Amino acid sequence: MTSQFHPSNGDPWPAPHHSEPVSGFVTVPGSKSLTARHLVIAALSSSPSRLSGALRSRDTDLMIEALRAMGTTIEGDGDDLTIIPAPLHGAHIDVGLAGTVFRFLAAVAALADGPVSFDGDAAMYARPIGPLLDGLEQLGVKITAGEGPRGRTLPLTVEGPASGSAVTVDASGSSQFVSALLLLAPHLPHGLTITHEGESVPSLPHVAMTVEALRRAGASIEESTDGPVSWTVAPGPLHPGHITVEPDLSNASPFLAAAVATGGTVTIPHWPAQTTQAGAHIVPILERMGATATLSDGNLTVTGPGSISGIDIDLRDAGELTPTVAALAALADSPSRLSGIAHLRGHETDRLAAIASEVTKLGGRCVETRDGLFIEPAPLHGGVVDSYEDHRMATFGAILGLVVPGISVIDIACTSKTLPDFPTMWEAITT
Ligand SMILES: O=C(O)C1=C[C@@H](OP(=O)(O)O)[C@@H](O)[C@H](O)C1
Ligand SMILES: C=C(OP(=O)(O)O)C(=O)O
Repeated sequence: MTSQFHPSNGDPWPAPHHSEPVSGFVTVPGSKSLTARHLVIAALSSSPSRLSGALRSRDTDLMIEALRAMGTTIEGDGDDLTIIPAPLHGAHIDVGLAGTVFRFLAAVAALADGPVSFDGDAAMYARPIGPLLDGLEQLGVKITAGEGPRGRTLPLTVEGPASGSAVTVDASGSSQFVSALLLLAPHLPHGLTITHEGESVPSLPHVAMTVEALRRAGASIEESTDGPVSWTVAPGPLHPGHITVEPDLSNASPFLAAAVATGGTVTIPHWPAQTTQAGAHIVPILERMGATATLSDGNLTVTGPGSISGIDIDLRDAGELTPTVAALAALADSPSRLSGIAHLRGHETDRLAAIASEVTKLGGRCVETRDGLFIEPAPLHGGVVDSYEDHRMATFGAILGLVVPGISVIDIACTSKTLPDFPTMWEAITT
């Protein structure tokens, strides 16, 4: 799957400006996070399984290639995949800029019969993984790693086997450290108890998503919040069967924000009534910013207000939504405080610095706080928004460009990380 948009068509990309309210019906492809988990669970299962509605994008294709390189057969080149597990062997893995591939497979590599080496994009060298590597070492896994600005990093080699049944990890930098160990856990001879020690774990819905996906495949998992938070996973075979992936609700958020920014209406079909996706938090957030939302027969419809209200919100559980919420906050008529998101400094880019810098560049008022952003109303003007190779910074620029004339976005093609057709889909509702 490739984007319809190629940098040779013009970079920076002139963000569509829409002076009228947008109106659109947007079908969003499968969830990156669910696709990643179901692929890993299927590759480690005891029977073949099928994944329908899988996301095909740079991150998920890197996951597919990595699992294939370790011995898994994955058939199908669209969004319907058959996964035939086999014992894993040593391989070299390109993690790109995909946190899920980097963290999940660093843990899974401990099950391979041979060393697994990892490398990735230059920007990945700045993303944290040290606490997960410490945890794997507690299980006797051999690690060799480079040294980066946030501790141990790429290039990395992981060599199992893993032994032992308990690990303590500081997952305050990324929930993916816990998810990675959970995915490994059922395949260890005695299972695993994972205990978190440190400041609070961000993105907890993503941990719940891992637990739910494993339980659906037959894993037995107990969570304890009595004292330090921990998860105990029993050893045992997994049989995922046939899974259908929900649409990616975080990727839906810029389209819903388009309705809010312009006072228009956008409908997203197949919106799940219940989900572990943190992206679902966007609905109450947009309502607090003045939008109205209805869910009927799986169609989520959001209608924007005449003017956007600022918001004071802890986004620790749904940090992925920060660039979308920050773009709307920069267009709001009252101040906004986004907190609980210090860990975004270790995302695809330092998202707090990136947002503050780009809003300021466009004439807005946005400063970093210890754990987030403070944004005040100010008139914005046109300019070139840097995406910092970060798909969500690119969509942040697109949202602002809808209402502020003269905005263009550098490297809109980086949206291929999780939504290869973003430019085409955006142009469909805005032109
Ligand atoms: O497990 C996952 O699929 C994810 C977990 C979260 O990571 P952090 O806990 O590092 O924020 C989220 O931000 C990321 O986009 C996807
Ligand atoms: C943080 C994100 O990605 P990753 O899975 O690479 O951590 C994201 O998509 O917002």
